[in-house]
Order: sequence, then C-alpha cells, then structure tokens
Amino acid sequence: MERIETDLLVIGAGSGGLSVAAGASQMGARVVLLEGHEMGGDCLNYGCVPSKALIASAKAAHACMRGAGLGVAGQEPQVDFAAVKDHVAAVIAQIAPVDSQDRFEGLGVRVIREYGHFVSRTEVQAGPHLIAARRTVIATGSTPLIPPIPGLDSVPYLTNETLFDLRERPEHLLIIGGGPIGLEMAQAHVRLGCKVTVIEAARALNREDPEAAALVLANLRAEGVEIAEETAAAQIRGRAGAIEVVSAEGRIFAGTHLLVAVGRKASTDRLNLDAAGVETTRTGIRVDASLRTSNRRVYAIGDVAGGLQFTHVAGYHAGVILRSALFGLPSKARTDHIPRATYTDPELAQIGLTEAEARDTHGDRVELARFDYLHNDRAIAERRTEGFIKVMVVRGRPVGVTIVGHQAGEHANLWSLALANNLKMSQVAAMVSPYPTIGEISKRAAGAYFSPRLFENQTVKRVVGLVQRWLP
Ligand SMILES: Cc1cc2nc3c(=O)[nH]c(=O)nc-3n(C[C@H](O)[C@H](O)[C@H](O)COP(=O)(O)OP(=O)(O)OC[C@H]3O[C@@H](n4cnc5c(N)ncnc54)[C@H](O)[C@@H]3O)c2cc1C
Ligand SMILES: NC(=O)c1ccc[n+]([C@@H]2O[C@H](COP(=O)([O-])OP(=O)(O)OC[C@H]3O[C@@H](n4cnc5c(N)ncnc54)[C@H](O)[C@@H]3O)[C@@H](O)[C@H]2O)c1
Repeated sequence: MERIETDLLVIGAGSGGLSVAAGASQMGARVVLLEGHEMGGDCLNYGCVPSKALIASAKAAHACMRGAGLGVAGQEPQVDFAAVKDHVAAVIAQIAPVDSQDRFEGLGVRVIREYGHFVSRTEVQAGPHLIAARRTVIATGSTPLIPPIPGLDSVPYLTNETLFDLRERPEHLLIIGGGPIGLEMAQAHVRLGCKVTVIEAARALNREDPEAAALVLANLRAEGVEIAEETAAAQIRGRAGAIEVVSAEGRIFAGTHLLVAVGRKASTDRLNLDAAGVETTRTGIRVDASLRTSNRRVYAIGDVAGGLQFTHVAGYHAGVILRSALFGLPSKARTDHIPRATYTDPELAQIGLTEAEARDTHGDRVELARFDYLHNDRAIAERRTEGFIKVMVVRGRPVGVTIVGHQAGEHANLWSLALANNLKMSQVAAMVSPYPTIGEISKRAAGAYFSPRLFENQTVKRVVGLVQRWLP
C-alpha cells in the first residue's frame, strides 16, 4: 500500500471536483484527485453536454419545418439517428481534453483512477493507495434515482447514463418524470421523429413559475409530446420493444422504450462515510453554509451536497470552499442569486426567487415588473413572440426573475450579475441595449418598473409643467 500525504484530497472528477483540483493546484496546494469512472463526471459524459448536443440536432430538425411562416418552404427533416449520436459523441470528445487526466497532471495534480473510501477521519483508501489529507472534498455527484415501481426491474429501461448510446431511433419513447431531464429529452426525441409520452406524478416542471411552465408544456404538446400529469407510474410490464406503464388509476401507456427520469440519488454508497464521521440527510451529505460536513476537515460540494443540482452550482461551490480550505478565510455559499435554465424550446430560466417564493419571503413588499416578448421587435421579426420576463422587485432591487421564451437561458446571465451584486433596477434600466436584440427585454422590464412612477405620477407632471413654463 502506497501512503500519500497531501494538502487537499478531492474525491470525484466531475464539475465540482475538477474545479477544486484545478484551482487549488494552480494556487500552490498539493492535490490528489480520485476518479473511479470517467473524468468529467455526469455533465460531460451523461448530462449537460450530450443532452444539449442532442437538443441542437433536434433544433436543426425542427428548423426544417419552421420555415413556412417565414416565407421559406418547410420540409420534413431527414433524420439519421445514428449520425445524430455520432454528433453527440463528437461534441463530448471535443470537450473531453479540458477534463482529462493529462490536463490535470499537467497542472500538477496527482490523478488516481480509483474509487475512494474513508478508513478514518483523515484518510482515504483508493485501490493500492492510502491518502492522508489535511482537507478532503467530497464531490462524488449523483446517479439516476431508480424508483421501486413494481415490474421496473423486469423490463429493459434507459436512464441518462444509457440514453445517449442508443443508435436506433425509438419508435415510441415513454418517459417517467416530467422534470427538466424528462421534458428536455421529450422534446428532443419528438423533434427527431419519435412518438413521446411523458408520465408525471404531479405537475410537470412543478418547481417553476406556473405560467412559465404552462407555456413550455403547451409548446411541447403542440409539437406532439403527450404529457399525462397527476399520473403516477405504479406498475411496469412487458418486454424489450413492447413496454407498458400502468398508472395508479389504471391508465395504460404503451411504448417501445422507457426512460426513467424521476430525480437523482446522491453518490455516497461507496464512501464509507461512518469512518470519517460524515453525516448524511435524506438528499445527500449534511453540510453547513460553508459546505463543511459534520467532520470539519471534510467538505461536500455539488450534487452530493443534496441542494441545487447544477454544473454551475458545483463550480460555484468549488470557489466557496477554495477560499476556506486554501486561505483559511470564512466563506459561505449563497443560494439567492443562483440561476437555472431548462433547455426546452421555449427555454425557461429562473434566477433567485420565483414570484410565489418572493411573496412568501417578502409579502406585500414585492412589486412585479413584466415585459412580453410580443412587444420586442426582434422577437417579432424572428416570429418568436411567445414568452415573457417577470422581475420580482423589493425596495428597488430584483430578488427574482423568471424568463420564458426564445434563448431565455442566455438572457439569465444579465440578471445573475444583477442579483449576485445586489444591483438596483435603476442600474439595469441605465443599460443601453443594442437594437434590435431579444436581450432588450431585460431593459424593457426594468423600464416597466419605472414607467408607472414616471408616467402616472401627478407630481412629475406638475414639475414638468412648471419647469416648461420657466425654461427659456
Ligand atoms: C441528463 C442531464 C442533463 C443535465 N443538464 C444540465 C444542464 O444543462 N445544466 C446544468 O447546470 N446541469 C445539468 N445537469 C446536472 C449536472 O450534470 C450535475 O449537477 C453536475 O454534473 C454535478 O457535478 P458534480 O461534480 O457534483 O458531480 P458529477 O459530475 O456527477 O461527478 C462526480 C464524479 O465522482 C465520481 N465518483 C463517485 N464516487 C466516487 C468515489 N467514491 N471515488 C472516486 N470517484 C467517485 C463519479 O464517477 C463522477 O465522475 C444535468 C444532469 C443530467 C443527468
Ligand atoms: N437544464 C438543466 O439545468 C438540467 C437538465 C436536466 C437535469 N438537470 C438536473 O438534474 C436534476 C434531475 O432531473 P430530473 O428531471 O430527473 O428530476 P426532477 O426531480 O426535477 O423531476 C422528476 C419528476 O419525476 C416525477 N416522478 C417521481 N416519481 C414518479 C412516478 N412514479 N411516476 C411519475 N412521475 C414521477 C416527480 O414528480 C418530478 O416531477 C434536476 O433537478 C436538475 O438539477 C438540470
């Protein structure tokens, strides 16, 4: 057994672990990084990257049919499903070097391709290595949650870990779960020529603003996705190519393939956390606001920390703990400025609080500022007028923003900046937006906040009247 002493041990080379390892090593710490499976973790191999590459193919297919309204003859797309999967694999391959063992070794990180487990509060064993670290970061991510639905284990089913390997187009894809994975994949597959049925126990996209979610769902339905809400999958039966999902009320949904997308399970099983005195909760590892676990020398970040499960959150967590682990400075993770986007078409982006959350937190002090895509000239030119931006404002500062519509995820960036820096609505309104851009909706929303104050205000009218009388 080789004993290795190090400043920082990072367990898991996904979005969070890689950010910690790169940052710590470049700032002079001795870093050991463990990865039991693929470098790059979920995001690169089975998550964000392949899903967005697949969505890009689906958009291209959809664009063929969209031309008609723009004066260009629409046509049926010729989809080569295997070639689409080649494109997905090529995108992963193009990004992979950034997350590779070679790159990290080049940065001075000792990379060990083994699963690790704690043997004491400060030591982790990984294959033939025993690593003793001053600080350890658990960044082991999550895996698909497999619900205990009777019959599920008797049929072949897909998860995000196997879906992107499928080279033959599924004729009829059944999807259990109407969250972001279920709906992004539903629309991508319907656009690529599959029949798609989503079976959702509650309301689809139930964490999102209801009006924004309804717009996304209406679009998916219009494109042919069948979405059964308030319908829990209670039993599964059949065989490869002929699968049936039976709901609690006895409705039967028949298809050829089944995708399970009902949420995530934190990856803690292999870690032997008891040996380190690291406690867990129902959703993952218990952490405090500084992302420290019940063992103060051990941090947990990203999906395994059981909070928001996004690549940019794992990356943000990395920055938070680097400050504390490397410099010994106090450092806390905020959640009030975190964005998320669901990359359906239209996209749905949320930064900070939804309207309901804002009213729960701030009560009557919440004011709304809204602007509809319908009044944006570029959206009209592109015939992408469905959607809106809604800003929840408290004492002149945004506390939450909902955007649904074309490229909503891109427009979230500006508001992420505003919320992260506690900017005022007047500072957003002061921005000059290039005309005609869809991004102008943000400035117009800020303008909508001020227009009643300026245009429906008797004092302003009186002052202007007076000044106009005296101005030379
Ligand atoms: C289909 C899909 C689409 C998604 N799309 C988006 C998106 O568009 N935008 C977004 O922000 N997020 C998206 N996500 C979420 C995103 O992928 C995750 O939030 C992100 O990957 C979490 O990063 P992480 O570092 O916590 O974990 P991971 O990236 O999962 O990395 C954890 C790593 O730890 C390794 N590991 C586990 N246990 C051990 C051990 N004991 N020893 C050594 N190594 C271990 C694993 O093999 C893995 O490589 C998507 C997820 C899915 C499933
Ligand atoms: N664009 C993005 O950023 C993006 C995309 C995909 C995934 N993700 C991340 O991955 C996480 C997991 O996504 P997800 O969609 O798997 O999970 P989710 O928890 O968001 O949604 C799962 C859905 O499945 C439903 N469900 C559970 N059991 C069911 C049953 N028996 N029958 C029918 N429906 C059932 C739930 O009601 C829920 O709506 C997300 O929360 C997000 O953090 C992000």
